[in-house]
Amino acid sequence: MRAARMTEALPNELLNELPNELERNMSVGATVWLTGLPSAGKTTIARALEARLGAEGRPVEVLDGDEIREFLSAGLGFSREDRHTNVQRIGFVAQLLASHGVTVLVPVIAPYADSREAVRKRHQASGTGYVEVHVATPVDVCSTRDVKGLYAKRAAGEISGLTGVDDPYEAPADPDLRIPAHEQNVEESAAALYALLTERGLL
Ligand SMILES: Nc1ncnc2c1ncn2[C@@H]1O[C@H](COP(=O)(O)OS(=O)(=O)O)[C@@H](OP(=O)(O)O)[C@H]1O
Ligand SMILES: Nc1ncnc2c1ncn2[C@@H]1O[C@H](COP(=O)(O)OP(=O)(O)O)[C@@H](O)[C@H]1O
Repeated sequence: MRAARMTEALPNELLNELPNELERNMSVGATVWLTGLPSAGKTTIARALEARLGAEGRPVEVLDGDEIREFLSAGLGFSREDRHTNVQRIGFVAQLLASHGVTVLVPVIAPYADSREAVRKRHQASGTGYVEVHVATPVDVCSTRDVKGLYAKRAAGEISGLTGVDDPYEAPADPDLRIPAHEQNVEESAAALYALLTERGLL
């Protein structure tokens, strides 16, 4: 009786959508951190996986590095300290979302191993799934792709402190997955990530 009264209150368009909503896949929730050099392919691979998970009706979010720096980390620069702060803020938000069943894709350089380890520990402490993915495109390929023109600016002496050129990048020693994004296409990389999440029971 009670359920009948509740549905009477819903407009027909919403009522018709209800079965679709109920059929949507649920996910366990996890953070997938894609670390790698500028122009390695982190964002492109994250967006491809987002499209696949979204098409399956799973809750998914990409925490885009540029958007985070505009809204959550406005004012931070690229010193070691600022990058660490940026990464911890992103790790905090990612863990919150992931703990509510969202697959959170984070295509952010995170050049320092201790910053990444702190994010992993935050997830472990709360029992939230976490996988570290090294998008391992070599710097010479990245500098040819040069999506934002940063390598060219560094070569012209217009900027300094570019990760992988004249600023450190501590490659993960033992990532959950290493993606050679110079040797396989975007769909293959997204599929490898999807397979890892499935294997770990995180979807
Ligand atoms: N000096 C320097 N070094 C590295 N990257 C630079 C720099 N200046 C600007 N950018 C652009 O900012 C993006 C890196 O910042 P992020 O917030 O994603 O990462 S981090 O704070 O370094 O972990 C990064 O984005 P991606 O290219 O998508 O990786 C760069 O485009
Ligand atoms: N196999 C590949 N995997 C990922 N990106 C690739 C690949 N081949 C070419 N690209 C291109 O390289 C660029 C990578 O840029 P982006 O994903 O923004 O890198 P990042 O987020 O690591 O800075 C994109 O223009 C993308 O289309």
